[in-house]
Amino acid sequence: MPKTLEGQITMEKTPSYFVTREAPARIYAMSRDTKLIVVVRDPVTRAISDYTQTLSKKPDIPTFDSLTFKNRTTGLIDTSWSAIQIGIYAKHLDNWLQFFPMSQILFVSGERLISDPAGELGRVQDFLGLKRIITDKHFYFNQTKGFPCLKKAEGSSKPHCLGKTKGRTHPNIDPEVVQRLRDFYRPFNMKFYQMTGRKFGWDD
Ligand SMILES: Nc1ncnc2c1ncn2[C@@H]1O[C@H](COP(=O)(O)OS(=O)(=O)O)[C@@H](OP(=O)(O)O)[C@H]1O
Repeated sequence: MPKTLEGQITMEKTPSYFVTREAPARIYAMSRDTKLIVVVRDPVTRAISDYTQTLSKKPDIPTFDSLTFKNRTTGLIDTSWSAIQIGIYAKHLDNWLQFFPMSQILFVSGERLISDPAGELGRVQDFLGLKRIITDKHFYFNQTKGFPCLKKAEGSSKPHCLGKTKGRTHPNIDPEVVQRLRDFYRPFNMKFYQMTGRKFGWDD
C-alpha cells in the first residue's frame, strides 16, 4: 500500500477479497482501521453474471444448468462451484466479523447502484467521512448502454460509461433452475439482511 498523506484516502479494489478466507486476518494485521466496502447484488443474478463472464472467455464450458447441480434429479446444488459459493454472503461476512465490526463494513446494493447511483454513492461518501461531492448531477441514464453513466469523466469534458465487459446480456436460464437457486439462497439472504440491518429485496 502506498503511504497515505494527511487529507488523502488510499483505496484498493479486488473483487475476490470478500470471499478469500485469509483476507480479513491479513488486512487486519496491516491496518485494523481499514474501512471495507462490498458491492452485493442478488446472488442468483450474480451467479448468472459470473457464468456470463467465464463464458465470454471460454465459450466451451458446460451449460449453466449442468454446473449448478450436483444431481439434477434430486436438485442438489453444487455449492463448490465458485459462481454459487460467492453468493452465500452471510457465510463470507461471518469470516470478516471475526476481525472487523459491522461499523467498519459498508454493503452497497448493486441494484441501487444502477437505479439510484447518486443515492448509493451518497452512502459511500458518508461512510468514508467525505462531503457529498458526487450527486445526481454527475450521472445520466444512457439508453444505448442501458446503465447510468458519468456526464463527465475525471479530467475530461466527455461522458463516460463503463466498458463492454460491464453490463453484458445474460443467457436465458431455465426458470425452474432459477427458482431452485432462489430457494437455495433464501435462508442465507435472510441471515445476511439480519446481519447487515438492510433488506436488499432479493426475495420480494
Ligand atoms: N453504471 C453501470 N454500467 C455498467 N454496469 C454496471 C453499472 N452499474 C452496475 N453495473 C453492473 O456491474 C456489473 C459488472 O461488475 P463486476 O463486479 O462483475 O465487475 S468486476 O469484473 O468484478 O470488477 C455488471 O454486471 P453484468 O450486467 O452481469 O455484466 C453490471 O450489471
